[in-house]
Amino acid sequence: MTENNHVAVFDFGSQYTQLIVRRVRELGFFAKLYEPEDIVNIGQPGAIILSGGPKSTSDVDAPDIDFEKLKSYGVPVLGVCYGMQLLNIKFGGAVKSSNRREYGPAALKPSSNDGLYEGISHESQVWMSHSDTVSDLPADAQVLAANKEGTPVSLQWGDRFFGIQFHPEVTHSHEGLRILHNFLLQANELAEFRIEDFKREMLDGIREKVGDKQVVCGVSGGVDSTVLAVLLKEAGVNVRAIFVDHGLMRLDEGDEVRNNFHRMGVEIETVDCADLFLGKLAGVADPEEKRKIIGGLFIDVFWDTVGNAELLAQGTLYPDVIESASNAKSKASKIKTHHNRVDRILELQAQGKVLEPLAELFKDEVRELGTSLGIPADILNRHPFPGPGLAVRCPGDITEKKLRIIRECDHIFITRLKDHGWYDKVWQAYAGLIPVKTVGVKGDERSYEWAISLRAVISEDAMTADWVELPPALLRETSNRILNEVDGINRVLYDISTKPPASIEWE
Ligand SMILES: Nc1ncnc2c1ncn2[C@@H]1O[C@H](COP(=O)(O)OP(=O)(O)OP(=O)(O)O)[C@@H](O)[C@H]1O
Repeated sequence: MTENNHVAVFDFGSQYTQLIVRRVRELGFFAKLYEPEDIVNIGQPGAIILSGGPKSTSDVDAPDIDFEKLKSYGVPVLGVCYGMQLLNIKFGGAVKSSNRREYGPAALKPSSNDGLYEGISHESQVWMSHSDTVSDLPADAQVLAANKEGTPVSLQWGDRFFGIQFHPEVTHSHEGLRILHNFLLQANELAEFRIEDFKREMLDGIREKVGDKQVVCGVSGGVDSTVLAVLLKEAGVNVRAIFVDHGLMRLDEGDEVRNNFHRMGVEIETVDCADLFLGKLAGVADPEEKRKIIGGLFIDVFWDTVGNAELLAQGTLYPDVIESASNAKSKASKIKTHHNRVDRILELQAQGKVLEPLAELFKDEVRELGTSLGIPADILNRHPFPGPGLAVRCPGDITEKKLRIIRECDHIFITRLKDHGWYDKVWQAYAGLIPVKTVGVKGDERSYEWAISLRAVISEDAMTADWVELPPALLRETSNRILNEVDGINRVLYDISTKPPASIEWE
């Protein structure tokens, strides 16, 4: 994708940096994320944003940026939080360290109603997350906005350097998107972000790279691999799509996946290996152990089926690329190894045999691409489903009986959500087993059976999540049906935990 006049976002380590890129794209402009040391290698940007970060500018290892180079691009620059403090120092001002952290909503009072604050309320809620604050301001700095106490929280230096202490990219900053847009309007020219242009470039890129070779891709039924497979088909290349059924799928899921691909005119091969997976998992109760077994077997089965792939296509998305890069950099904080970065794939990558056409897109953009490829909405709006499947919803050892119970309860819950018009309002929902027996009464007889937990959450990016206040009538109907129809369950619970501290899935 051309980089002329794009928005270059520099990452100083804030947990919100990816969101800045997403928001700029939502506003219709092309944005990319860079490490500060990449500043010499970004083509000609149209505007630059410096993100927030966890460090203090006074730390010995505080991240820095080549200021002369930054100025040399001659384009508007916005410093967010740490980015603003860094700019203030570069312009000759100072930053005061503090141990007191300001975290949460705050009132912003713009001093005028133009430029960055055009159309913004005279008191606007913004989201703060910082300890240090700018103290001495350089002579030519202008205060654009202050907080309720009168402390400067937005500055301008010269005519094209801006700073904001708050985070415009999070939704808790009610007019944050508008402020970001106002900043982008300061640029002379910006590259637009249009999914149709992306699609054209992706299709050309795929045809050029693939030629008449055969491409193999794994399809899970999830959004990313589905869009990828349809994109490859649209490019007219020779593609082999493989679905591995590990026996940990939901009720009739294999049929549903095959049927969905059939509807889209894409042929898929199923590898049925439920016995292999369930055999190796028998008696294993430790969550990490279970994940390792599933991950390892999955790769083995997939590679055995693939044979000597000429080209392997993966539905790697932009957040995976960013996370892998930052994992590689900060070796200490490796969160997880993506299974699209295992050794065999890295080998193929070194030989130029890996195709990752979606690697510049975020999830919602992949959905938009899917729509433009004609993929039906019900497929694109499927809730995320974890790679290890029902294993992560089945604490303790996995048995056929437990899987049957989870499948039946999950099916009842999901169909109730659909019937009541709630499925599309929820990010993810499922039934998970609580393998603890409690006493109940069924048909005048004592029962001593397990409990099932229902979970429904909303989330923007799966990093945080909140439970959904489902209507009592829906919950009651689901509970009644489960208790009447599912053998082995005498208690239904609704999970009201947020993430953090809980996770979305159980294991
Ligand atoms: N059961 C499966 N059969 C074949 N390939 C799979 C299967 N599960 C996962 N994959 C492959 O591994 C990739 C990563 O799987 P993961 O579970 O992390 O899902 P994902 O990245 O959210 O993608 P998707 O939305 O396509 O499921 C998928 O995009 C797909 O190519």
